[in-house]
Parts: sequence; C-alpha cells; structure tokens
Amino acid sequence: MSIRKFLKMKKKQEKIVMITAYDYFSAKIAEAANVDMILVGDSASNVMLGNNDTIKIGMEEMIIFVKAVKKGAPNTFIIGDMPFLSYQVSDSEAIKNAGLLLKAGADAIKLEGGLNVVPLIKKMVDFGIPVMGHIGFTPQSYKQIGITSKGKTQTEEEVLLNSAKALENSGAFSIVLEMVTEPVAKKISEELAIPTIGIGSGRFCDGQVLVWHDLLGLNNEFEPKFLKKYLNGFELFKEAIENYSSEVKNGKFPEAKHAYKPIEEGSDQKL
Ligand SMILES: Nc1nc(=O)c2c([nH]1)NC[C@@H]1CN(c3ccc(C(=O)N[C@@H](CCC(=O)O)C(=O)O)cc3)CN21
Ligand SMILES: CC(C)C(=O)C(=O)O
Ligand SMILES: [Mg+2]
Repeated sequence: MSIRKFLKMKKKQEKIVMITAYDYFSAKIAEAANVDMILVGDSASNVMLGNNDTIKIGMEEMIIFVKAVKKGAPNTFIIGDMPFLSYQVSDSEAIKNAGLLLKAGADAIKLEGGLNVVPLIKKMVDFGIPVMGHIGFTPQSYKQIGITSKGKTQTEEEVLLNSAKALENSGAFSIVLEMVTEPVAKKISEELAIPTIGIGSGRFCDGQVLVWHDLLGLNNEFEPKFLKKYLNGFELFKEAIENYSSEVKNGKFPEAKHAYKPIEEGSDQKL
C-alpha cells in the first residue's frame, strides 16, 4: 500500500474513496467494504468524545484511535490527522508527533494549513513522512475564520490555488479540500498532479471523504449542506436497543437456549 497508487488512480480518473474511522470494528467494516483510505480524523473529538470542536483533542487520544484502526484495517492505507497544537509549536515537536502517529500504525499524516505549513511539510517529506494537506475550511482555525465555505471571492480563489500549488511543490501526496466552492475545487483538481479529496467541495475532486458517524446517520446533531446520509443509524440503533429493552422487561430475553445448564447426575457432559 503506497502513496503512488493514489497518483495512478488520479491519472486513470478513478475516484478515491476515503472515510473516517476511530475504532477496531469500524476499521474492519471499512476494510471489508474496500475503501481506498481511512482517515483517523481529529473529528474524533466531536464524534468519539462528544466535544463541540476539534480543538479539544490531543496526541494521546489520536494514538489510541490510530492503533485500534490499524488492528481493524491492517491492509488499508491509514492517515493520522495531526491534532491542534501537535504541529504548531515547533517543527521539531511536529516531526516527533508525526512520527508517533506513524509508529501507531498510520501510513501518512494530515495537517491543516496553506503557505504557513509549507516549510514544515518540506521537512517532514525530507524525513520520509508522507503528508496530506488540508485547505479551505480548516476546523482547527474556526475561532479565527468562522465556519464558512471558501473560494467565494476572487481573492479567496487565488489564495486557495496558490496554497494548493505550494503544498504540491512541498511534497504533499494529496490534499483535502474542505467546503471549497465547486468551480474552485474543480480548477485546483485540474491544475494539480496530486489527488484532491473533497468534503463539501463538489463533484470534481479526485476523491471524497465523509465522517463515519455522519454518513451512517449516527450523528443526529450535524446536517451540513454537503452531507448525504447512507443509513439512519441513530434511529436503527435506538430501535434495536428498544427491542432489547422491552424483551428484557417482558421476559422474552433471555430464552432457555441462551442459558447454561448444570451437569446432570450420572452424565458425562463436559463443561
Ligand atoms: N462529525 C463531524 N463531521 C465533520 O465533517 C467534521 C467534524 N465532525 N469535525 C471537524 C470538522 C468540522 N466540520 C464542519 C463543521 C460545521 C459545519 C457547518 O456548520 N456547516 C454548515 C454551515 C456552513 C456555512 O454557514 O457556510 C453547512 O450547512 O454546511 C461544516 C463542517 C467538518 N468536520
Ligand atoms: C473532515 C476530515 C477531512 C477531517 O479532517 C476529520 O475528520 O478530522
Ligand atoms: Mg480533521
């Protein structure tokens, strides 16, 4: 499993499928479904830990999630998202933290930013760490930039295109485009050799990513315009638990077949 595969897919205009996962069985399901890459996103802060943003998660938690995902999906390309403050303080701390995600089982790391992270990405790539970029709406900066799509003005378009090109030149193997207007995402995808992975960035990216809990409808708190829910997970899980609950209450579960029997007198029944 190598980053060259994704360049080839782009050349052949084969779309790249990415999904997030954070635990063993989710990763196992994603691998069984044959996705191209799994992102262990810092969105774990929201969907695994119940926080209201991605500021409130660190390396310790991300390492735990990456290790679990690697065990569930040993043959799928795994990207570890660098959490807030794991790469901003200094380049040496950033490289150390990127290395820790690789040691935990990631095949590559992702970090948010444009021109500001170019020197850092160059260093990481120099040291053999595959890096995915992430531009457009960058959630770790929402306190400064707000929650909004990007590429709506000529100025924003130029910033995005310049950032994308600089990230490619710095050695990034792919770039996430988050909530970038469709024409701008199309233009970036056409002008870069490396694949773009879109979330809320329209039809013309080289691949797409969605968060596990969002696309399975487990997250009943999140309804952005870009989301398509492929399952009504919250309701289905709730109904199953309600069925379990009522069967316990009315004595239908457990049945005799779910119970263990004592050894009968004079029998050679094994435990
Ligand atoms: N569960 C989950 N899914 C995600 O996609 C996700 C996370 N968490 N956490 C990290 C970031 C944050 N993301 C977000 C957060 C909010 C909006 C949002 O409120 N979008 C609205 C308003 C946009 C606007 O006003 O322009 C939308 O309708 O798209 C979108 C993406 C995407 N990422
Ligand atoms: C939404 C994707 C791109 C992400 O960064 C995450 O899940 O953390
Ligand atoms: Mg993220």
